[in-house]
Amino acid sequence: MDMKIKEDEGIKCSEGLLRVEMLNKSYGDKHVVNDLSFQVNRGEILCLLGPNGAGKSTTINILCGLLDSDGGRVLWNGRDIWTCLNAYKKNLGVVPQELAIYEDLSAEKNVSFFASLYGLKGSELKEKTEEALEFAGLSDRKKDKACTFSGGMKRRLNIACAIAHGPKLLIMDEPTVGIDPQSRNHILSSVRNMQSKGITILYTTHYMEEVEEISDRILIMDSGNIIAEGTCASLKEGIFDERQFVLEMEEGHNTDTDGFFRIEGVRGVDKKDGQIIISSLKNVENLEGIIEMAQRDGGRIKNLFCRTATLENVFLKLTGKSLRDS
Ligand SMILES: Nc1ncnc2c1ncn2[C@@H]1O[C@H](COP(=O)(O)OP(=O)(O)OP(=O)(O)O)[C@@H](O)[C@H]1O
Repeated sequence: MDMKIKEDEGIKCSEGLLRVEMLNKSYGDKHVVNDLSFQVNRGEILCLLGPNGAGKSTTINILCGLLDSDGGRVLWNGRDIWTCLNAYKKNLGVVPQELAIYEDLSAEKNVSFFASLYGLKGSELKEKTEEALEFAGLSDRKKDKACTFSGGMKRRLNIACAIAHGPKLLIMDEPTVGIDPQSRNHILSSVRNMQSKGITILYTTHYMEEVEEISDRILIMDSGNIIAEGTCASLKEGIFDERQFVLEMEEGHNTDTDGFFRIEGVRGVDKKDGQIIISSLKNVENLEGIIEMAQRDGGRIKNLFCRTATLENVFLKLTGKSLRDS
């Protein structure tokens, strides 16, 4: 689809498209957003990763101009969003966590209704509606009412409604919760497609696999604070200086594990379920020595792979708790 993003006159984009400065929010005594500062850079997919209750939706609602903060500012191209709310909202698309579609309207009517709220009409409205439906993979069901759709299709319709007016910044709040893998994959690949059309995306989730798949940059949030920031690789690199070699050994041979400790860089050796798991410093080239040691005295390796840290490990290391269970 041709979803071209027009530059607004008078808007300068040299720095971050959206800048968040010292944002705070409490509900009663409960402080849920705590001096939050970050920037969304033009053209990137920025993922806000955090467990349930971390404060992601509260932050998003403030960024969307739906909720007042207790302190701090949100700047759109250098201007406080509250001083240019109409212009800001024209450039903003929001995919809320809760479905915001009309069950009794057809997919087409849903999308054209939302696009019309942004002033689109006539042939342009029709064209943009078609484009958004095609983008969401719903063109062949456009005449059907939303109530006849599966959960995944409703989520995709939710996205079509958010993008038909051609936003520059798309904020997606946990858009894949509770849907089938096929729709999830469709949504993730459409996020990348939208980026290639020039849309900047802020994507919140508690699924680290999604973040690994689509993010250019990640903010890890916990208890209202950003506790780490970086690319997927830099976050893992910064926190873990080790990797693990996992050797699956053929049965019938009892490898002496103590010998591995004599190899430079080896920090730990564990033996479990026919596997020898060797933790080693990342910057030491010692794989050859490890293989030789494993094969010494007739040991036979069935399989060998290298395990590096996941974002789950990063979160666990930073907070002492699991992202999945929290
Ligand atoms: N309107 C409200 N009144 C009181 N407490 C609230 C309100 N909205 C959210 N909270 C609380 O604020 C904290 C942060 O909630 P928030 O929804 O922002 O987190 P989240 O990271 O988006 O989590 P989730 O993925 O579950 O939506 C939670 O403890 C939540 O219970």
